[in-house]
Amino acid sequence: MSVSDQTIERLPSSLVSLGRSLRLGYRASPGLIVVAFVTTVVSAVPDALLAWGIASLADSVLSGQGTEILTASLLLALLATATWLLNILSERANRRFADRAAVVVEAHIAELQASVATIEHHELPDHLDRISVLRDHAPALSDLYQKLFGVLGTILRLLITVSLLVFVHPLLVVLGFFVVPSVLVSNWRAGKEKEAEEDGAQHDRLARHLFLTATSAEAGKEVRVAQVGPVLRERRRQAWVRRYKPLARARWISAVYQSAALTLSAGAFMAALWYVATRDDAQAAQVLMVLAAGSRLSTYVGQTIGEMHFFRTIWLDCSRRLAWLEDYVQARKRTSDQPVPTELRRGIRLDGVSFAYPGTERLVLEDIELTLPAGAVVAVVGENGAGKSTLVKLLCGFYAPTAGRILADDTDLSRTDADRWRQRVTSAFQDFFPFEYPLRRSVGLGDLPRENDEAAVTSAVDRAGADVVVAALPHGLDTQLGVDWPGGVGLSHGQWQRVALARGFMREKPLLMVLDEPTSALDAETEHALFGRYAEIARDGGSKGTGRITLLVSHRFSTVRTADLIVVLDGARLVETGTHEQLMALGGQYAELYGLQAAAYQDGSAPSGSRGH
Ligand SMILES: Nc1ncnc2c1ncn2[C@@H]1O[C@H](COP(=O)(O)OP(=O)(O)OP(=O)(O)O)[C@@H](O)[C@H]1O
Repeated sequence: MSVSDQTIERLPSSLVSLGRSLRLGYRASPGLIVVAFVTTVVSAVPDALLAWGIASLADSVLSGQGTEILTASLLLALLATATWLLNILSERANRRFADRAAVVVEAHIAELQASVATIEHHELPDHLDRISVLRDHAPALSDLYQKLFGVLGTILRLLITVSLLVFVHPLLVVLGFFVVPSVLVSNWRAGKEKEAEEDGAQHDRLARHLFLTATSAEAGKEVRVAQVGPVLRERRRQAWVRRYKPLARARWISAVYQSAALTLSAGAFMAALWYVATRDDAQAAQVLMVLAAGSRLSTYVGQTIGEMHFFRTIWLDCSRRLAWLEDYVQARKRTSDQPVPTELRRGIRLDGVSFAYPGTERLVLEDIELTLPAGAVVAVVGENGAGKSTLVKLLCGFYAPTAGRILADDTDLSRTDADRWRQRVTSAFQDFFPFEYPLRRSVGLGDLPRENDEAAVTSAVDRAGADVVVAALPHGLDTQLGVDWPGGVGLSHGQWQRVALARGFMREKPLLMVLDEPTSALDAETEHALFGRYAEIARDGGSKGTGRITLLVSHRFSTVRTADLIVVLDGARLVETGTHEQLMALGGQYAELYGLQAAAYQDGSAPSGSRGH
C-alpha cells in the first residue's frame, strides 16, 4: 500500500452505518429487537389518541347523555391503560435488548480490532481518535436501538396528532408544516455540533492525555521532580479551550436557529387556536381537541428534537465509526494463498525491504538485503532510531513492507495468513504488557492451548530465569499479580520483564523468537547469563528442531558479541553484517561502538545498563 493510500478514509454514510448497526442488533437477539420495536412504535397509537378521547368526553359531557359519557369515559380509560401498559412493556423489552446488544457490540468491536493483522490503527493519530471515541462510547451504542424506535414512535404520534387536527379543520394541517423547521434544525444542529466535536478530537485527546499525565501514579515521580505540574495544567487548559471554543460557537448558533424555529411553531399553534375558537360554528369539543392535540404536538416536537439530537449524536459518534472499522478490517484482509512453513531450512530473507510508517514519507528501513540463517542467533544493533524495532515489527507481521519481500525459505510472508505466521513466532518486548492475572496465567497465555499445562509453564518460567520471581511470591505460580486486585502483589519492572520473557518462552516450536530489548530492566551480568541460556536453547532448537531463528535487539555488546550473526543498522540502512570477530576485524561502525562501550566500562563511565565486559 502506498503512502498516499494511508490517508484517513471518510466515515461511511449515516444511513449505511445505521443499516449495519440494525443488522448487528438483529443478530444479537432477533426476538427481543422485534418486541422492542413493535411495543415502542405501537404504544404511540393510544398515546396520540388521548387528545381525541379527551375531546369525546368533553363532547359527551356537554350533550348530557349518560351512555355517551360512560362510553367516552371507558374509551379514555382504555387508551390511558393501553398507553401505560405498552410503555412498561416497551421499556422492559428495550432494556433487556440493550443489555444483550451491549455485550454483542463490545465483543464485535474487540473482535474487529484484534482481527486487523497490522497495528497501524494503534499508531496513526487519526485512527486512534476514531477508535478511542468508539471505545469510550461503545456502551451507548446499545441504546441506539431504543432511540431509533423512540424517534419512529414520536413521528407516528406526530402524524396521528396532525390527522386529528385535520379532522377538526383541514386547514389545521399547516400546523404540521410549522413543526418541520424545528425538526430540521434539530437534525442540522446535532450534525453541526458533532462536526465541531470531531474537529476538536485531537485537542480533546491531548487534554485527556495531559490530565492523565498530571494525575497518574506512573508519571507522578517525574512530574514532581521536574516540577512540570503547572505547565501540564496550563497546556491542558489551552488544549481544552482549543477544543471547546468552536463547539461553544456551534452551540450558540444552533440555539439561535432552534429558538427561531420553536417560536414559529408556537406562534402557529396560537393562531390555530384563535382561528378555531372564533369561528361562527365554533364548538367547545373542537377547541378542546386543538388545545389537547396542539399542546401535545409541541410536546412531541420537543421529544423528537431531544431524541433526534441524542440519536444523531450516538449515530454519528459510534455507528459510523463502527461501520468504518468494519470496512477498515475488510480492506486489510490479506489474501493468503500460501501456507506457513512448518520448519525453516535456509532461513528468513529480506529481499530489498523498504518501509515508511503509514501516513509518512520517510523511509525508516531502506532497501534491506539480509538473510537470517535457519537455526542462528542473530543480534541487531544500531543507535537509537536506526530501525531495529521496526525491523522486528515487519518480521512479526505487524506491518507489511512498503517495498520488497520477506521470505521464510521460499514463502512470501505477505501471502501467508498473518495469524498463522504469528502462531510460529514468540516474542518478548521492552514495552511488554503487564497482564495482571495469577502468575500462572500471565505466563501461560503465551501459548493458549497449553495455558493450563503445569510442566510447560514451569519450564518457560525456568528458561526465562523467572523462577526467582516465583520463589519470592507468597503463593508461587498461583499469586495474583497487580495491587489493584484482591490479594494482588505488585512486581518491580524487572520482575514484570522476566514474567513477559517467560510468556515468550511458552511456545514449543517457534520458527522465530524475537527478543526486542527484553532484558533492559535487568543488569548487564544477569542479561548476559540469561542470554547465554537462550542461545544454548536456541541452537539446540535450531539444529535439532525447526530451524528456529532467535533475533535479539540489544544495546549491550557483551551479549551481542555471542551471537552467530550481528546485523548493524544505521539511519535506515544495513551497514554491516558478520560475527563479532569479523566485524571487529573490519574496523567499521560495530568496532567503533564496541570500543566506545568497552572504554566506558573500563573507566567506569558507562551507564549500568550498558556495561557488560
Ligand atoms: N509508529 C511510528 N510512526 C512513525 N514513525 C515511527 C513510528 N515508530 C518509530 N518511528 C520512527 O522510525 C524510526 C526507527 O524507529 P525504531 O523504533 O525502529 O528505532 P530503534 O532502532 O528500535 O530505536 P531504539 O534503539 O531507540 O529502540 C525512528 O526514526 C522513529 O521515529
